[in-house]
Amino acid sequence: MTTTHGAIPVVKFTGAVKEFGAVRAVDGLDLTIGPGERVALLGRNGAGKSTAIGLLLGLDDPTSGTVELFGKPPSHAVSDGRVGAMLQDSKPVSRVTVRELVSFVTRTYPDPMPVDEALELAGLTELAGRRADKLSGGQAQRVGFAVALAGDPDLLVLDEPTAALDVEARRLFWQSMRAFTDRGKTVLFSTHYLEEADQNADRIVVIDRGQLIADGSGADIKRTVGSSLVSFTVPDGPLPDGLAALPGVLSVEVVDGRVRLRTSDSDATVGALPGVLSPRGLEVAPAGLEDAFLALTAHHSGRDADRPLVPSAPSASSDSAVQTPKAGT
Ligand SMILES: Nc1ncnc2c1ncn2[C@@H]1O[C@H](COP(=O)(O)OP(=O)(O)OP(=O)(O)O)[C@@H](O)[C@H]1O
Repeated sequence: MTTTHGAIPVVKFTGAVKEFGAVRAVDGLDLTIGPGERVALLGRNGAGKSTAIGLLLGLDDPTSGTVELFGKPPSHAVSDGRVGAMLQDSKPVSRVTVRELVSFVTRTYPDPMPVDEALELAGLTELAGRRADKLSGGQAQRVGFAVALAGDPDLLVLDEPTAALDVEARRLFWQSMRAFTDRGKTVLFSTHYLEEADQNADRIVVIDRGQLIADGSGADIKRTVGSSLVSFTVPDGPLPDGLAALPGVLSVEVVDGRVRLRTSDSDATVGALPGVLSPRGLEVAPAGLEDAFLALTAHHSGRDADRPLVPSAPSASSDSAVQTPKAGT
């Protein structure tokens, strides 16, 4: 899972809790991230992602537990220039060009990235002479990315980095991220784009209500929740009873007039369907990360409590097993 193996981890949350009055935004988070990992942090709105990132960057102190970067308090790693961050609420700086801004930021670091390299990695070479406060939303987001890269950090922390980017800019962004982690650097990013997390992260961490509820590769998480989706339409009228009891079926839902059965054994489910109804337009597809995510978070919040979707304990010997600690607690 992690690549630390005795080395000092890049990121280490140990029983971290952050309370805002009565709200427990982060609730006992244990998470270790090693060098070279590209980690996606997923969670619904209000799950605690930004709060966890704030703790990681030393913007906030945990109410209890600890958060360390490179074995030290976050503020040390930040002042050593080992961390670059792009947060959601960055403000544009007035009256300077993109190049001037990035150059200025590089000069504040002990061992910065060459300005041209930061501009290129952020896809800003063509815009280097433009005023930083006169850019489109997506262009401004790329400036935030260049600023995060300026110190040539060992860890990049990005809160929803591609929210304003168009398709081409996203593609370039992920190419740059890969180039960055290929040099042994670490990236932690939060996102609501599950497909993007699936394609670009080698590890996905799902949090809900401030707790870690899954941790593994996209494939691991999909496998944990159920491998396939069987979908079909049925003639008008109420759904027959018994679908949920078919072999392999983990959950039943109706989306846009199609019945969707999430199943751990699509062959057995499809084979048993004629005993219950006559399906039309039958399709069998691998479950996507979105299905897995919805199942995990619904289960954790108790909205899908009739069936356990998450195995209670991963195999201790398996490196690739998804960790799903204390789901539903
Ligand atoms: N400064 C604060 N004061 C009070 N409550 C806060 C504060 N910051 C966050 N919260 C609460 O903590 C919880 C977690 O919020 P957080 O912003 O970390 O979630 P998130 O996963 O980043 O959400 P989103 O995807 O919507 O950005 C929410 O209930 C939020 O309302």
